[in-house]
Amino acid sequence: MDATTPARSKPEYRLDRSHAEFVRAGKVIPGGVNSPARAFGAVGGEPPFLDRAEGAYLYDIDGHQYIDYIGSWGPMILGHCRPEVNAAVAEALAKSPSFGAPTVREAEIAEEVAAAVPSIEMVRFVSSGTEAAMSAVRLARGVTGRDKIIKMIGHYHGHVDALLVSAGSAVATLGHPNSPGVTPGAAADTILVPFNDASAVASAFERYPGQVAAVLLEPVAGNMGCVPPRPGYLERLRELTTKHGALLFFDEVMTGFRLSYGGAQEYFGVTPDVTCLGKIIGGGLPAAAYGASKEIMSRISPVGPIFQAGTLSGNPLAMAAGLTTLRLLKRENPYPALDRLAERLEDGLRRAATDARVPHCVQRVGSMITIFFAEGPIHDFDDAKRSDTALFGRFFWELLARGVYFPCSQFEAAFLSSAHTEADIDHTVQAAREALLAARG
Ligand SMILES: Cc1ncc(COP(=O)(O)O)c(C=O)c1O
Ligand SMILES: NCC(=O)CCC(=O)O
Repeated sequence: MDATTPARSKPEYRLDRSHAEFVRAGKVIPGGVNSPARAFGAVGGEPPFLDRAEGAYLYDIDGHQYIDYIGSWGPMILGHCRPEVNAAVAEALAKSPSFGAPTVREAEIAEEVAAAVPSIEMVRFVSSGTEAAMSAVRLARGVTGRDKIIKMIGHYHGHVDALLVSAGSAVATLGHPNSPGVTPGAAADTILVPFNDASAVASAFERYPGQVAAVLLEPVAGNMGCVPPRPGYLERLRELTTKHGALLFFDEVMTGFRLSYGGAQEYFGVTPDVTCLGKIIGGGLPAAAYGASKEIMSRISPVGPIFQAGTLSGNPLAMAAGLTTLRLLKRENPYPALDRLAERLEDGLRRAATDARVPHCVQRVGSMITIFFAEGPIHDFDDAKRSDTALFGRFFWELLARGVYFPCSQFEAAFLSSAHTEADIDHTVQAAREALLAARG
């Protein structure tokens, strides 16, 4: 098909049962969802309600099947319902969903993480990426005795008060990027700089001498769409933080175990002081973690004075799912195949958008990918915001109607899993061709 081929009319696609459930949910849950990213606010309309998933496919309650590019927003790198992961969870469940006391598997997974992630000698498990980021900020402040955190505009670290200023992901699509309820005091020590601009970080250090505890970033941004670091940028941040006695803090909730087994720090060869992990580390169950050297982590309670705790931290089901997922990733090393598959998608999307004569820029690192509807390259949030988000919304719906479930916002990365096949990618590219022609009008 070329750009002159008439757009195929949208296939019949109805979400009647989902609509009824959405209305019902909206009466008892704000917006009908337990996380705003799911509400389709950025693309309009109402979300399909999902029933089950297997491998690379999602199934909704209206009987549609979709190729999944959300992967539960990152965790499902092995695809849904890997038998080994499900079996490990079932086995753990039979012993008890939770003890609130130490279990053997916690040390096993901590050993696995410490062996995999270059910056981590010790690790503390929590239940969400938000909790990991919040705890690690406290750690950075406690260790350095300094208050200020340098944060990148458009990066998202969960809904931590101090980090919710100029955040990406759903925050970027809601029209109130600095949430009511965050006190000026909570955000007063957050210094905002554009991503990919090392000189802005250097200037911030000059402006606040001896006051900066940490420079915090997603080493590859995923929450403003996929935006890689410029060559040399991470290295420069490493130099600047070392020079100024601040900690370099990578939020690898998204990139950890995704770009490589050792995360972005292994992928780019730049080792931070503090690392947050989430998503994949819980294998689809609620687990996240933060880690650093023994020296830094020894400041955490009960060894040190910096307090952090959690009733369900290190939960047996989450540890079983996480440990099994990590061991499968280590054994199977899906990363080269994921990269090839994602490259096939990247090339296909680029060709489809070029043929449709739609201004675009496809950006990818490993199995994280975004098609921006703007001329590229996209280096920071200002660049990303130039995208035609209305076109993205139409494209998203045209894809969904053709059985392809992309993230429901321009400011999110799509993820591939080892369950995706070349046939899935080719189907997706064909759907994207048709969707682009229909969406561009
Ligand atoms: C980079 C990053 N950090 C932190 C978070 C927060 O994690 P959670 O949603 O588990 O709280 C997310 C995703 O939501 C993320 O992408
Ligand atoms: N990239 C954004 C997320 O992963 C958040 C998902 C959510 O809060 O539902």
